[in-house]
Amino acid sequence: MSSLVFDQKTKNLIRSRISFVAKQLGLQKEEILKHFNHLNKDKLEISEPNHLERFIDHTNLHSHATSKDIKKLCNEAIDYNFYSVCVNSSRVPEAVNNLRGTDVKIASVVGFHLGATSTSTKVNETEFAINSGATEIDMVINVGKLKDLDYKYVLNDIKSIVDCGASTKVILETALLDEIEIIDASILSVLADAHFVKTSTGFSTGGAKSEDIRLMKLVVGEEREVKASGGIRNFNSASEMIQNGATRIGASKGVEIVDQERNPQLRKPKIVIEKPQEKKKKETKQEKKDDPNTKDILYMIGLGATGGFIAGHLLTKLKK
Ligand SMILES: O=C[C@H](O)COP(=O)(O)O
Repeated sequence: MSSLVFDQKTKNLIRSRISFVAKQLGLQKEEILKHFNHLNKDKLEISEPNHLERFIDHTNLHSHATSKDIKKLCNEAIDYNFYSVCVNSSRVPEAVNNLRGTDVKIASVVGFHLGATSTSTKVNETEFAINSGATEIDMVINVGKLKDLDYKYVLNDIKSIVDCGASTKVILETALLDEIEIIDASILSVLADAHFVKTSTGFSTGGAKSEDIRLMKLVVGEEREVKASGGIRNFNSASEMIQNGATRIGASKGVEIVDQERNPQLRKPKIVIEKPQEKKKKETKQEKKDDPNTKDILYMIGLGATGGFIAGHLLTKLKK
């Protein structure tokens, strides 16, 4: 176990957001604060990045994924001993068949990937997935309602899924949110008693960032978990997420990630792109004039010209 230092500035920011969320929900700040006792700590315990296979939700959420693709996903999950497979709800029954007799778990996404379907539609999908054999639900929040500050809606949307009874991960779609929105959505997830907050669907404008993972972890504390997902393609990136507080990695590249952990030679070195030396910019006429060397030359020319003029003048006078 290592730890994540909890700085005072972040604590103050989270406390002020708790006050705001309480106001939006018509609750007393104290009622909410009791779910955030970790704000009194100076550091939080986090996991070490080893045996990455046990962190991985091996994922195929493509609309064009076929039965053959889902079978391949499940076989890889068995071979690599991944924690789970993560599939669309319509694929849960066949994932169950493919994984029978193994301890690989099944996670189903819900409201994927926009999160904008009605709460009742999400509940219906969740019930189907659980009844078919999913033990974890990765639901997408209603991002637009969050931005509307309709926190009562967002809280109820999440809570309705949590109440279905499976371990619930709340996908915030962090690429569409600013820091304040990430904090507020994480607070709402805690209040809904969700088990995880999760960064991304992998189908939006961006994926997991380590700074977002860290912030989410500091908001939800040690009792709840953070799942990093979207664009995690290699061992280094997966490790970075864990070092910032993630305890689950959602990735379609789980095989590559674990192969690289087991065989460091497969890890690509970090490419450092050096900034090219700035080209000497072309001097403008004015800058050339202002250059001290140019000034000296001009002075000498001026002096010579003046001298020449006086000498010429005297010569003309003498001739007369
Ligand atoms: O929830 C997991 C994501 O969909 C995975 O995204 P990825 O394909 O970028 O790894």
